[in-house]
Amino acid sequence: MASNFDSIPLIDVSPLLSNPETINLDDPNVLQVVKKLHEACQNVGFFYVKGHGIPDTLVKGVRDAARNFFLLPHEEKMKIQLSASTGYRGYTKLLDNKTQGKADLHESIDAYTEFAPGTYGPMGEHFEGPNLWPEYPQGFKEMMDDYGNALEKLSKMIMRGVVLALRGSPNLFEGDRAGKSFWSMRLIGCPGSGSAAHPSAMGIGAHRDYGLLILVNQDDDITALEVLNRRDEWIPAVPVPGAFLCNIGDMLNIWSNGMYTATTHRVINSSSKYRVSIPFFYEPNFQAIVEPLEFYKQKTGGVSRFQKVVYAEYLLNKIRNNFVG
Ligand SMILES: N=C(N)NCCCC[C@H](N)C(=O)O
Ligand SMILES: O=C(O)CCC(=O)C(=O)O
Ligand SMILES: [Fe+2]
Repeated sequence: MASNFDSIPLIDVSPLLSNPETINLDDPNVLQVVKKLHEACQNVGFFYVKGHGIPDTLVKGVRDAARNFFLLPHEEKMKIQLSASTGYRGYTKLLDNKTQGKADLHESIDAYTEFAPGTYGPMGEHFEGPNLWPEYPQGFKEMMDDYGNALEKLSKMIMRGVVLALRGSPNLFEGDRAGKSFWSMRLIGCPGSGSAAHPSAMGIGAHRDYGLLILVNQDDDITALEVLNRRDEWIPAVPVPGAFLCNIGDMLNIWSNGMYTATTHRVINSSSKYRVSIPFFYEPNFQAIVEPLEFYKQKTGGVSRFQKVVYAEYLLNKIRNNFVG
């Protein structure tokens, strides 16, 4: 459960990245990071990450490419429209994505891990298909592939720190749980309030994220994302230039029996400028079975607070609700 935080901690994760093969537990800097991760995941469910090693040119490059895409004429964007038959990959126009039944004032391109048809049986068929990227600007697909691969690696390293913070065994999120993450990514554009024909609509209504760990790459000059604390106050996630904003999703919330919080958040762009953000969702394996682990049950009162779910079923149910009505 999120506490009464009134700001979001900033964590330099570089000590976790110094050796790609393993984490050096004798390094006091590593222990310091782990301690900060624990506090952030337990009390806030959100934290900024710096010292992540992703080049600024790539971080800004993907936002600029997204911004240029959203400037294209409607017909051009609709050439890569998302539907159930594209595996929920592609473009969604303004007000077509719903949160709690209300239309969101954002447009987006959604992408998921690509996989060979048949890999995941009948359930996998819902998500089959290549990601749909525009032909313009040139090199779009290549840049997004690079970005996805880089963020997947970074997420894995941060998750190693999270596992230490949870005092879990090193392979806690390897193998069948999250050894082969079914990650996804959204390029999101939110018009500023000045230009909006729908002044009451939020960019994204209040929600929690679905998976393990989310890394948000957001425009530096607009504060739009807000995070709910236990006093029901919306705390602004003011952009920290060069840092990703990270948060915990429902699956980590379930596995840790609520010890680590999937915190509710929303997006309201009340500035006059168009805002671009790119959340990267590091998720469990497609077929992962997710239920409170015994170790965390013991630490949180001994009772399971959540039902068992299969990640792919949970995801499909969420996505279908996004496009209802
Ligand atoms: N892949 C993730 N986590 N996307 C979060 C989107 C949240 C808004 C969506 N309309 C909803 O209601 O879930
Ligand atoms: O746009 C943002 O800053 C966050 C987006 C978000 O919360 C989401 O897509 O789940
Ligand atoms: Fe979110």
